[in-house]
Amino acid sequence: MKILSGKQISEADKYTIEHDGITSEELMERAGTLVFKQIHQRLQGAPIPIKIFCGIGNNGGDGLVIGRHLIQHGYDVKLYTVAYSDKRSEDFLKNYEKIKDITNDWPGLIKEVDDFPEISVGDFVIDAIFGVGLNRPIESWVAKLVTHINDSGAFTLAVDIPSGLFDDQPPQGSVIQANYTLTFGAPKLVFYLPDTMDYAGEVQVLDIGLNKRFIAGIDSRTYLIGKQEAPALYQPRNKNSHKGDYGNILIAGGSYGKIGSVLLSATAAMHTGSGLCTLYVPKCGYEIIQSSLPEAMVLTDENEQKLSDFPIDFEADTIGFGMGAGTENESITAFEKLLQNQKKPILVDADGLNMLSKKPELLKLLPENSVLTPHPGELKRLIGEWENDFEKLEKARNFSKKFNVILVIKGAYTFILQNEELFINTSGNPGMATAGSGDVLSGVITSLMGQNYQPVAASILGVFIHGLSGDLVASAQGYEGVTSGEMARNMGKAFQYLFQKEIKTGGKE
Ligand SMILES: NC(=O)C1=CN([C@@H]2O[C@H](COP(=O)(O)OP(=O)(O)OC[C@H]3O[C@@H](n4cnc5c(N)ncnc54)[C@H](OP(=O)(O)O)[C@@H]3O)[C@@H](O)[C@H]2O)[C@H](O)CC1
Ligand SMILES: [K+]
Repeated sequence: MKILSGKQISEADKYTIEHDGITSEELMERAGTLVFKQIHQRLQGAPIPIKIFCGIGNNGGDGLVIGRHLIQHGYDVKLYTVAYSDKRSEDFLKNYEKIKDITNDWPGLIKEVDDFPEISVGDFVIDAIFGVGLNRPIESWVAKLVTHINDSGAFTLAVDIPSGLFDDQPPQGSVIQANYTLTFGAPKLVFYLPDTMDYAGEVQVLDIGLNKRFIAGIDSRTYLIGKQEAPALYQPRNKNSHKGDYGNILIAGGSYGKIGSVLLSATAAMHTGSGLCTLYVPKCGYEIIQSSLPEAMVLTDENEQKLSDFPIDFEADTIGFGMGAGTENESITAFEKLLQNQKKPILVDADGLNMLSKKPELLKLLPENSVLTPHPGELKRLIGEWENDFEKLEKARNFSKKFNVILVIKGAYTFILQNEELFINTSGNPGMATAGSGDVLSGVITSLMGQNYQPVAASILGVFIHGLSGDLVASAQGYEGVTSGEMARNMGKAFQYLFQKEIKTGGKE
């Protein structure tokens, strides 16, 4: 699903009105009615006091439409106009009249702090103060209303976007803390960035019938990857095939006390369908791996405890490097030897990334289209500090372009970035924040690269399947029970789920 900016959606809005014979008023009625239906489905007529805060633009207009339907269905509704300007949008005014036609309890007028209504924790608040038309910091009394709403602890539903949140830049003051956001037409980037995702709470995109052809034509290079998109990346296996068709990969890394990391990667790779998997580890890893993963072959380094060399004559379809490797100088030399003799894309993770940060001159030796899988700390060491998520994306994009690599930036939503393209993964859950989860992901992506998936497709599908396996394990054992070993062993099941129903994670929803 494409992620669009408020501006792009407004263009789609305009195009739809001009070309599909629908008025803006009808579009607002459609938007508001869809939100009403979502609320009505959940509330089922419950006598909960509903407070709707409407701005004076079309976001406010949506709030009036929602309020009208709720009133007509017998709900206990109190509407408020948050008059942060004397302007009123046309569609706001039209819907204001419609409210007056159905109730004598006209919307309360809020122009300053003294007008704020009491809000109790049992209320249901609907935030229709600002939508994507927010274009400057909100003034202080309105910011105080936002805080007043947040401090009430009332369940809050944001219409289109939490008020105070810009869709294309970091917040500049108070923002509504929504439990739920019902957004129109397309998801917005800020719903998935670490600094701002929590303002949106759970997000649902409502299709209000914006012209699909126009949207398809919008030059947006940011996509949400979910159950609709991931299956298309899967390469079915044909009957007439043999293990050679599914890649001969090399996983290189590990050091004394951290052999488990490469073992997890290799286990995940075997459960992701690799034909052959060889590990290159320090001598101390030999027995451990041979007894734990008989399916894999093992080559050992001269050194007992860490990598000090690299088997450049080993013919691998692709190499995953770095998990548990440490960053000793001998190991960096080994990495340099790998880089000097490798032309095909590789995957670099964990200490491999830290080696690149320690010795940046290695960056230019990275084969084109290699995949780097940093968590935020490793990313910082690679690209430097950032003020906010937008600057982080900018720097990461420049890094990806400069070294022609794919960045898999791990997080609550993992971002896969290649030049201007950004894919945001939506599978997974907080139970996956556990030791070895990154090693497993590296094994999955390396395996898919070895199976002839293009590196960016291997990264997108790998991240999605990795999250799916985490969801499977969490649905069986709760968030706390998720271990990376379990995830590795459930990769095959995750592939099966790729084409099946949703998984409800067993965590605290
Ligand atoms: N296609 C769709 O998705 C549809 C979206 N709808 C809803 O429309 C809003 C966007 O409505 P819009 O009227 O453009 O803007 P807002 O309602 O978000 O804001 C109202 C106006 O407020 C002014 N403004 C902006 N920032 C501030 C501020 N900090 N302080 C005071 N005033 C501010 C601005 O007007 P100016 O002329 O003053 O610049 C805004 O226009 C969208 O989010 C959806 O909810 C349609 O209802 C259905 C289709
Ligand atoms: K809003």
